[in-house]
Amino acid sequence: MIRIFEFDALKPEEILNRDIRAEADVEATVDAIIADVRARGDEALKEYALKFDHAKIDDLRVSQQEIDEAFAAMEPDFLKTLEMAADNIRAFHRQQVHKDFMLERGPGITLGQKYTPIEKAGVYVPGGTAAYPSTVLMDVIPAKVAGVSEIVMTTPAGKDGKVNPAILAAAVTAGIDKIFKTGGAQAVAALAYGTESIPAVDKIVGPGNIYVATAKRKVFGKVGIDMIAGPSEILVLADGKSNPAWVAADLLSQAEHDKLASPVLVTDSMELAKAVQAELEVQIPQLPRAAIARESVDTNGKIVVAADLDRAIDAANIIAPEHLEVCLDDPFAVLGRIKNAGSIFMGRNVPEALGDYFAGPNHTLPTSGTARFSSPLGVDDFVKKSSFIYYTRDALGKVQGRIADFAEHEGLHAHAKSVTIRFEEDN
Ligand SMILES: NC(=O)c1ccc[n+]([C@@H]2O[C@H](COP(=O)([O-])OP(=O)(O)OC[C@H]3O[C@@H](n4cnc5c(N)ncnc54)[C@H](O)[C@@H]3O)[C@@H](O)[C@H]2O)c1
Ligand SMILES: N[C@H](CO)Cc1c[nH]c[nH+]1
Ligand SMILES: [Zn+2]
Repeated sequence: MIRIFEFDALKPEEILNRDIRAEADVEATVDAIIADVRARGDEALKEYALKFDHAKIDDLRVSQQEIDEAFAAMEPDFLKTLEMAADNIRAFHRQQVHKDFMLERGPGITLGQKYTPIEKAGVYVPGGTAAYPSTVLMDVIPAKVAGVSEIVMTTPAGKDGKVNPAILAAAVTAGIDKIFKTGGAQAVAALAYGTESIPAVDKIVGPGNIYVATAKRKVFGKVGIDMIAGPSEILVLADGKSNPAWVAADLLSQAEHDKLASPVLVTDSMELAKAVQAELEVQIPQLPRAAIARESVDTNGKIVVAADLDRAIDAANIIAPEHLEVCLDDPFAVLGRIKNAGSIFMGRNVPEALGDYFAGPNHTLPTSGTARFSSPLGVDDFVKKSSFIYYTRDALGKVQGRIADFAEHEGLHAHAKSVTIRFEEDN
């Protein structure tokens, strides 16, 4: 059963209790997998597919024939759903595109900043205990909008050695270039270092379980990563007027992802707390993924009762959840006070699942409290900025003394000389 705590009686570590540092055995496992993939490439990937996914893989790359078969197997109405979701996601992410700028800073001086898409992006799509075609759309569409030249996707194959057809259909809908059948830490290693089949990429994005998240942390530096998007989290901030059955359903929508998922209710009403606690016990047994949801709720779930709504918002800001539902009559009245949350679901009619699948904002979001400094996946993750500087000779001449002075104060004579030499008569 989910436990109820009083906010003012909790210590900060009891509130947070999510750690992005994996346990030592996960760290060691991931280190060994990365080293193995670097040493043995495709052969190691095939062995891990057999070991972890019970999948015998001959060719790691998904063929055009497999893609055609996947499309043929899809219900036309589901393809329509994919298209509609993709349209919403594309429309939202197009708003994120930044403009280059140029600044005339004085006579003969032009400064500027330009955006360039990264060349090769690797997208990890989870496929262990559930298939996530929605994640394909969320991760590939911003890369396309950003103008990435090559988008490579990896996802674990099922026991039949095939990738879930809905994942393939979503990948094509989103505009993927290449798809490979590999998952877990080994997929991350392959994308970072390359293998005979899989090209090394510049940046790896996408969520995954603790092995995937740990591997991404470890290859960071060799490649870019988006964020630590680990086991899912939901924090429902709800007042006493909220419907306990709806709140429980929303908590379970994330609890069913992973036994490590974290469903949290923060409320100013002990009555709602007890009603939701009871309602969870009614709804959990009805779920096909009841075992996962049960472990998530009992081990990583909690209900926090705060003295008032203000303190409840403080609790939400400390927890910094991946998803924050604001189940209040006027969510806009508190929006300004919410500082730390990956994605905010405003009002009583916005179950988190609306954002997971359809509304348009990204569902790949920072977890484990990293919403304090990280943002949702977006177009920004697939571009980089370069600044540029243009001075005419006259413009440089006017400030040469200043630059040389600055350089000499740092003891860097060569810096100074590189400026002044341009104005020496015999040069
Ligand atoms: N934050 C987000 O945006 C977001 C979005 C969707 C899903 N998620 C999360 O993604 C995760 C998906 O997890 P999943 O497990 O279903 O799929 P996954 O694809 O992330 O992981 C499956 C892989 O994990 C590896 N693995 C499993 N057990 C292992 C072991 N004992 N040792 C080494 N490797 C092992 C295997 O290689 C397997 O292929 C969930 O935690 C879910 O909550 C997060
Ligand atoms: N809630 C997940 C992010 O934590 C995303 C997702 C995909 N499918 C369903 N849910
Ligand atoms: Zn979800």
